[in-house]
Amino acid sequence: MIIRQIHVTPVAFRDPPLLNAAGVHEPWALRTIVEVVTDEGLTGLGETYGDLVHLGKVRECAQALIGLDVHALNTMYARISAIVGNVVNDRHGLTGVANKEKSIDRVFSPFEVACLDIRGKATGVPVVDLLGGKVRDAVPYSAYLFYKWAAHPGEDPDRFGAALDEAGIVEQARLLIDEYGFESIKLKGGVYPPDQEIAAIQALHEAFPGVPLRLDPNAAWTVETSIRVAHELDGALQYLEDPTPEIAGMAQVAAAVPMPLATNMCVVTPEHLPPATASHAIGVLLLDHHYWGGLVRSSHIAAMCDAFGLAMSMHSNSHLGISLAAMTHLAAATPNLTFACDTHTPWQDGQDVVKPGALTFVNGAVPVPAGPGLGIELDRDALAVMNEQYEKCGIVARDDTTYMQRFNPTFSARRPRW
Ligand SMILES: O=C([O-])C(=O)C[C@H](O)[C@@H](O)C(=O)[O-]
Ligand SMILES: [Mg+2]
Repeated sequence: MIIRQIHVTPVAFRDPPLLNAAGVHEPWALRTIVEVVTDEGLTGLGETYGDLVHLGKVRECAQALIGLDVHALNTMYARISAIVGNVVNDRHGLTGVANKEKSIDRVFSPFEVACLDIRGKATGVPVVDLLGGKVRDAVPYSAYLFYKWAAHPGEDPDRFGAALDEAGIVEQARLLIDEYGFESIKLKGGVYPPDQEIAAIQALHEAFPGVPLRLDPNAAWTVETSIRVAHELDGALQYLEDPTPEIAGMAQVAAAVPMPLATNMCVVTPEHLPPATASHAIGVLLLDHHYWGGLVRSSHIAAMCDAFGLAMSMHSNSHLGISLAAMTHLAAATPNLTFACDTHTPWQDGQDVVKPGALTFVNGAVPVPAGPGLGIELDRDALAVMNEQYEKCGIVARDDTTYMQRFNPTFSARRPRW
């Protein structure tokens, strides 16, 4: 199974004005779609970030993988390491520091997923079986709520409407739960002063009794603020995600609060695990195969977390169906991933490069696709349309802060802010 061609296609799709500690989502989100083609005519799919510098590295590395066998993942990793070689400016999407290891892992990931897709197709088994087999038939996801504007400035309101206070957040939760059946809720915070976000969690707790809740302000709070908020939300939160920056700050908060802390910001590469576990900074790690080096390396991280008694959930950035399929196979094969995963899928509102049918939500969970490999099929017409959108949209890298400053020139993404 020799790699003969690799197609790398950047795409853009509509994204609503979702607010976060860094600013607001731009009207278009970017991704890169990777197709690996073998000498036997099998094609495997991968999906990764679409930011220009990252896209350039993905393109450069694709050339270096031609001629390799799809099983030669260690050689692939070594070749990509030699090319990436240094830190790529890749702070995409509030996922903590950029360092050399993480840059390599981010570039390797879509190729690894595509090779696993091919290996599954060649042997007639789903990717979950290549990762050790299913421990669950369907992967639960949470309703991922965002404060949001009714529309991008100058445009008509989108169908989700505005969510600028607790009533809007409760209404948004109802909409997503009615449509997808989610049984857990995550609120993206770090947008408004903490008391406003405490009120939103309390309103959700009242409106959806018994439904597990998380709050994620993306390190917008000081240690003191984090401890205060955590005590006010005792009994309402399943876990508190990245209240404050850095492992040392998280450890101070963790020692003083009643609920576990989760992260996709202070532990983002293997070297962060020893200090985080030694200082008991976190109780939950949010896995993300897009920057933890693909599915197999993510499984290794999960095994390490198991050894250190850490629970797991899964992180997401705006993504399409290839990512959702890969996330679902990985989560289904990860025994200690017991918390519902994050997904931005509802915000993409049906836009996809994957043909409909293989990925569905049943009571908030995605049944693991049964077909060989990832179990999904690329929609080439949709890929062409989204690639054209990429060419025309004028955005080359995600920049929530600059976009926000167009409408609010005094906005600062400084963290911690409160
Ligand atoms: O859990 C997280 O930190 C995220 O999902 C980061 C994302 O960038 C999120 O904040 C977003 O989409 O704005
Ligand atoms: Mg987070």
